[in-house]
Amino acid sequence: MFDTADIKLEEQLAFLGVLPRSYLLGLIPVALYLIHRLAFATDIPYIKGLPEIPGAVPVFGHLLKLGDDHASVCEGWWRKYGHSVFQIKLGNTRAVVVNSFDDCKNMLLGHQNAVIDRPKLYTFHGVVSSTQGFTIGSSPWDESCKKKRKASGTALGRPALRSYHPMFDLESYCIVRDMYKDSSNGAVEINIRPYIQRYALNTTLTLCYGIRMDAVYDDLLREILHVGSAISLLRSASENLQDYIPALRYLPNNGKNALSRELRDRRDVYLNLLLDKVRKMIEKGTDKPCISAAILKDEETKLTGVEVSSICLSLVSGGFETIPGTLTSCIGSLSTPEGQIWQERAYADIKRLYPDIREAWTSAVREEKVPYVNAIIKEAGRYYTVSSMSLPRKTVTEVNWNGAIIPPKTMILINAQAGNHDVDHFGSDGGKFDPERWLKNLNPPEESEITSLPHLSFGAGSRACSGQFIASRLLYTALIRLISTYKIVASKDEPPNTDYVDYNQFKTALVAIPRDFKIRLIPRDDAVASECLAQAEARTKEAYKE
Ligand code: HEM
Repeated sequence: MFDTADIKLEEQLAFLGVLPRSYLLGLIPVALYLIHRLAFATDIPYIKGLPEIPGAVPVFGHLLKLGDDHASVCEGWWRKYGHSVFQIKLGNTRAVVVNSFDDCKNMLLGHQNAVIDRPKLYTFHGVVSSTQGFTIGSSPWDESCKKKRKASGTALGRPALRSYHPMFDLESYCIVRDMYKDSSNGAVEINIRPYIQRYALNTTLTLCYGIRMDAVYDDLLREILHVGSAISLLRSASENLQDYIPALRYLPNNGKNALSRELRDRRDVYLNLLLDKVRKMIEKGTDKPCISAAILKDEETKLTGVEVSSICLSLVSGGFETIPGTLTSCIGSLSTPEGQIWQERAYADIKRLYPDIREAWTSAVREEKVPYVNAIIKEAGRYYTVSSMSLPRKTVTEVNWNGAIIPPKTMILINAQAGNHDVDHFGSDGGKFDPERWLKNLNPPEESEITSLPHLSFGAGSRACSGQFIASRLLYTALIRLISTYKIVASKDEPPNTDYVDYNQFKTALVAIPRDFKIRLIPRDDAVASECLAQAEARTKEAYKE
């Protein structure tokens, strides 16, 4: 339909002899059709046989309906429409969303070769990653990614863990040392997240550069954490409409691009500084064994400078939010009134295996033997799905999904949060934090045998998390040392939020950032704790002496 003003214009044009009137009238439906096609066009056409969620609007598709919390909205659509696997439109990008535990597992393991790729996004890949290369978790599957994944696999695999015992010892000792100091041994309530952030970051900085920061509020450490978190927001679909609606990229004064460039430049500064420090240490012969020194010294290496930066960046960014997100929230659940029971059972189990707590402290860096603590770690991983939509995948070949053919180059979104709380898989209490679901016996605690994927938080298959062994060890060592030193009690004024969706203050970020809360520490045995701390200090001084 057009109004009189349009007719006048069209008559004027006809009068001027630009175009005949009937010709112009004929063009209108064509133009409308083209606009309609353009507004609804997607990179991959509609996939026959796979339900599409109703209500896509022109240009945006389902983006606006998805809001800030994609995982919960998609979980709601699964339950409302009764399809665990469906297609949606993120602006011009068609995506297949997988929700139930069994379907996520089947997509990641049953089709692992087909879903080995990762999509490239305009803001993250085009602007943020233009200088240091893509992290492994955001690299498309190509020769360079294979080499990077192999190198990180060697650095993070089970056999490598043995050489990191002194580091686990030092970093977990520093958590308890500083919590002891800052809480005046339990007199003052504290927020534990900063200690755990330093723990995670120092671990990966040591692995990559042989460098660590001792102070919880060290300037460089806080800069790395701040920039890293801000970049994690730039990977979110809801924050970056320009990734899916290309026209938005060309808006004047594009704030997103300016922010991306600013963060990229700030990140370049500290990554170059770290690498320069390693170069100087190599020159002086004072370098510590670490990934970048090994690669910088090895002339035979097949990795380029950008690949080395990318590996280090992958490890630093892989751990610095996932570990604090999981461990902080886990301690939040343990600090609740219900959590007191789990803590006491965990403490009893530690004492059963290590009657001398000093022995529990020393063995925590090398073995994960306490069943109750292992159960807590599995439950924390499952319940607090810190990467709720996992990392996006892309198909390289067709996937035949119950007769529907998902073509190559289709974005696949794994709703790990939905799968991890799927009542059909985990039982009617799937929405509850309960470490004991992983135990077949309580007296004494005995872990259930797990023959397949326990939960979806580390992903699965060809692009599963490379850091999962080191992540488990970090969680284990810290928990053994904390639970055996203190009873952890939630603050009355600032208690934790233990809802598996709402504990996260930034639902748009790629990795959850738990809401702040405080805990009170009640020392279990001061004399033993002092001895454990003194012994750890002596051991780490010896291991790290120049
Ligand atoms: C609780 C801790 C952690 C969680 C929950 C976690 C979660 C994840 C998830 C969901 C993925 C994507 C998996 C997939 O697509 O199937 C991933 C990939 C990855 N993670 Fe982790 N992660 C954790 C710790 C770490 C640590 C400590 C490191 C390194 C030091 C690390 C390094 C990586 C790397 C390199 C990838 C990319 C793998 C690839 O694309 O080939 N992660 N992680």
